Amino acid sequence: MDEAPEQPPAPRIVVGGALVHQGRVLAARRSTPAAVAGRWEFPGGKAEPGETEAQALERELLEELGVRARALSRLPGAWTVRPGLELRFWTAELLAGEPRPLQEHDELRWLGPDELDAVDWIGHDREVLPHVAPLLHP
Ligand SMILES: Nc1nc2c([nH]c(=O)n2[C@H]2C[C@H](O)[C@@H](COP(=O)(O)OP(=O)(O)OP(=O)(O)O)O2)c(=O)[nH]1
Repeated sequence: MDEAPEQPPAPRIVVGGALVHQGRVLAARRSTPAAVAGRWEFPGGKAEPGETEAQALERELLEELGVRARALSRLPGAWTVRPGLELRFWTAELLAGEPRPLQEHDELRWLGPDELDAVDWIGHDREVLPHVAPLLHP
């Protein structure tokens, strides 16, 4: 029997959510871990085995921010956070609740189209901003 060619293991996926509401997008400042503390990101986290990316994002937004949200569509691009961990971004809409920094974050800001440069984004997140800006309005 032929041996199957070695396949690299599928990476674990981290989903960051561009939560858009009333023309603005939510940015969250991380409080942990030290490597990214103080920098801004799109809230989200790692997908658990068996979860879709959309399910993972909706669960993480509930855990981290206390809101119900719906994942809408994936944005272009993918980034390797570290070997075996791939970061992707989705857009999401707010269904219910007011976001609060319950875990991992110590500050939240809603940013309009002219404010996207106002915070110190994690580098990967900065690269997806050109796809987020057209979703916002003054
Ligand atoms: N959630 C999130 N993580 C990001 C973004 N950009 C970025 O480089 N990362 C990095 C930071 C972390 O090293 C990794 C995601 O880990 P995480 O701590 O959010 O995942 P998680 O909530 O599932 O937490 P855990 O399993 O570590 O407890 O990806 C982003 O926009 N959102």
